[in-house]
Amino acid sequence: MTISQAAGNVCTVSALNTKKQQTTNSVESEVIYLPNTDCAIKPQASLSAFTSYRVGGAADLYVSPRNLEALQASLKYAKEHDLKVTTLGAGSNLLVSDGGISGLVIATRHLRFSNFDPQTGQLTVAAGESIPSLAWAAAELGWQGLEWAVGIPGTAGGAVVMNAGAHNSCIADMLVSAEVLSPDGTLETLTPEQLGYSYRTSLLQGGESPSERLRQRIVTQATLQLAPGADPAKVVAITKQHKKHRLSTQPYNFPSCGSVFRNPKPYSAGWLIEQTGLKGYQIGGAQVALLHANFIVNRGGAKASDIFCLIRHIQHQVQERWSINLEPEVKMLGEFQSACG
Ligand SMILES: Cc1cc2nc3c(=O)[nH]c(=O)nc-3n(C[C@H](O)[C@H](O)[C@H](O)COP(=O)(O)OP(=O)(O)OC[C@H]3O[C@@H](n4cnc5c(N)ncnc54)[C@H](O)[C@@H]3O)c2cc1C
Ligand SMILES: NC(=O)C1=CN([C@@H]2O[C@H](COP(=O)(O)OP(=O)(O)OC[C@H]3O[C@@H](n4cnc5c(N)ncnc54)[C@H](OP(=O)(O)O)[C@@H]3O)[C@@H](O)[C@H]2O)C=CC1
Ligand SMILES: C=C(O[C@H]1[C@H](O)[C@@H](CO)O[C@H](OP(=O)(O)OP(=O)(O)OC[C@H]2O[C@@H](n3ccc(=O)[nH]c3=O)[C@H](O)[C@@H]2O)[C@@H]1NC(C)=O)C(=O)O
Repeated sequence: MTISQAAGNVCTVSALNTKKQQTTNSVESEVIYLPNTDCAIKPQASLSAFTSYRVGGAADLYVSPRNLEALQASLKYAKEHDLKVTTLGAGSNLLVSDGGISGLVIATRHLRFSNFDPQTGQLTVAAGESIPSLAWAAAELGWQGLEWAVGIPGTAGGAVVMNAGAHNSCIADMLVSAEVLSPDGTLETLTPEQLGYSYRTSLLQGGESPSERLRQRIVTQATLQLAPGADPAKVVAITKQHKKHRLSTQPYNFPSCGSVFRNPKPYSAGWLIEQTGLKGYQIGGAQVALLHANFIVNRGGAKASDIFCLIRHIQHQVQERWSINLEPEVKMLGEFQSACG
């Protein structure tokens, strides 16, 4: 079975406000039902609840399809109305601007399906499946390979795009293939080689042309090669150990996006930022975490602009002190003022 065959997977409107609302371009709008689905597009949907930072403005239009057909209908709608499309997973590596995102935001976190195939040792998952949940499920089955992924609060789709990793492992190490949807609605199966993986990146993030063409792809599902047959108690124990290590080295008590910057190897960003004297430095509600300097935490009431300006401040200070350019791992969506004052 694949996500297109999963039963009962349609968008519901139970949580949606069906009253008339005002979009940013001053067009009065209601929830829009996609033709031949009961999938709804919501106008002016606040995105702060859909990002781990808990900040950010609204999407002009927002949809969270529950199956492939609804996803394809969403893309068709965007094409017909000439809307820019932005894809969201669990929003755990995103900074959405206070002004929000124009066009149509498509969240893939409700695309759900997973299959552990004992014959091949392969795990096939829809883009919306939670990576930490899969790590625990694999551990409990005695399947090795995903122990590192516990504590990474994203989806399979986001992990494939970001090449999520920890403890010297990453998605690219175990990815067999990823199924992606192009803007015209056609599906393609890509190998890790085609996805051009390296540390915390893939061609799905865009980049130099002609690779740029992959930026617009939406990941719908992924197949990972795991190793079944181990003692579940042992795999669970290793997984717990990774989680324990994380909780003692990374701040999980405040909203964040994980590491803000990629490590400029051979240095680690956290070490550089701490040595620059920035631990605890705060702009508005955004603070360089005391436990780990490569995390910026929302101490309460942070605006996206606070986090953005803190990112710029850190980059500036580290550049001055070490002549090293820290490259953000976090993806910034929407418009940000370049001047921070
Ligand atoms: C507390 C904490 C700890 C973390 N620890 C780690 C860690 O150890 N290692 C690590 O690598 N990361 C870590 N992260 C960062 C984050 O969890 C990962 O980058 C994760 O893979 C992002 O997945 P997501 O579903 O939330 O993607 P999002 O943040 O929603 O999106 C990330 C990018 O992927 C794109 N995208 C998402 N889904 C799709 C899709 N289906 N198709 C196409 N594009 C898509 C988005 O447009 C965006 O560009 C941490 C974050 C937090 C908050
Ligand atoms: N700082 C931040 O900005 C954010 C931090 N986080 C943190 O990221 C981490 C990952 O988040 P989350 O997606 O909730 O993942 P978790 O790892 O907490 O849980 C994912 C799934 O795994 C199950 N699970 C958890 N522990 C065990 C265990 N010991 N044995 C078996 N199954 C287990 C959970 O089941 P059950 O539901 O039954 O417990 C849940 O279904 C968490 O530590 C969370 O607190 C998450 C979002 C934002
Ligand atoms: C959290 C993320 O991934 C994490 C991943 O969870 C962990 C565990 O494998 O390893 C990376 O962190 P990291 O390189 O900061 O790992 P750590 O072991 O915490 O720190 C590396 C070194 O920096 C030092 N360090 C770290 C933080 C700090 O404030 N000060 C400091 O001196 C540590 O003492 C250690 O010597 C990933 N970060 C990046 C950018 O690669 C993420 O990508 O969002």
